[in-house]
Amino acid sequence: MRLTGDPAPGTMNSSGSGNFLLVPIPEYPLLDCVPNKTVKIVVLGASNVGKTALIVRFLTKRFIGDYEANTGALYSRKVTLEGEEVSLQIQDTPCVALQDDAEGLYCQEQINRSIYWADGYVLVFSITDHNSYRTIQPLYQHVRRIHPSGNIPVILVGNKSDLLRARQVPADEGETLAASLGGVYFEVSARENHEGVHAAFLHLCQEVIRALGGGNGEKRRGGLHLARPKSPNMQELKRRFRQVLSSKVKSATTI
Ligand SMILES: Nc1nc2c(ncn2[C@@H]2O[C@H](COP(=O)(O)OP(=O)(O)OP(=O)(O)O)[C@@H](O)[C@H]2O)c(=O)[nH]1
Repeated sequence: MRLTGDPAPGTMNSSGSGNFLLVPIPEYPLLDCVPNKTVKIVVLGASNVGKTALIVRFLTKRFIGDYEANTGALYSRKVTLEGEEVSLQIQDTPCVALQDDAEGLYCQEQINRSIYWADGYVLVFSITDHNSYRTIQPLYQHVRRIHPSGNIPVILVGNKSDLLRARQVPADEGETLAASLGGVYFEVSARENHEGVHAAFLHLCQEVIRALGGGNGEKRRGGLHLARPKSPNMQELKRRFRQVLSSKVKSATTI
């Protein structure tokens, strides 16, 4: 979801509904980015699980609680991680949904681009919604298809832990699933607590930095998915091609 707030004078949106877009987390100009030290995170999950609330909680320490349908906002911040300044970019996304067969996913193209772009993944479900939990495994498989090789820094977040009475997903199911994805499980409440949310994002940032090999995005891009594959076959093909050509030339001259 996209962050909204109460109307303020002169800030009505074009629909005139009274909602307006807060700009709580201004992006800093790209020129201001720390060169080669960018951590790109995408937050993914089913509808209404609290993706926007978590991002806003992490970046502003606030819970606003009233949001508008997500359009996929990108939030940027400079943060200090392990003593180093890095540019942190967090991509909010529209929701994904399970297909009727419960294995495939409805996933907008915009989300695929975000998955491709990102270095680290926050997979969110709500502990009060078992269906949102069931989307996580197919969602992870989807990320894997886009990044078929290499280490994928990921955390699993079970949000809305303040709603214990409505719990549909036990904590140990979250832990087991996270372990099977190679990540850590965080059960948090964006509504009630900043610390848990902060710890979750911080952990992922550290994992990303580690995967990037000291914070150099280009390095990881090269290492994980944009690496130009070594191409012995190509070399071999060229060699054979030359061989064939020269044998043809030879036979031509012989004749
Ligand atoms: N009780 C409780 N409510 C929460 C929590 N986090 C978010 N919410 C509420 O859940 C609803 C959905 O939150 P969003 O952050 O918009 O969820 P989203 O995943 O971005 O939603 P989509 O845009 O539909 O994908 C809002 O009404 C929030 O106020 C939480 O930790 N506890």
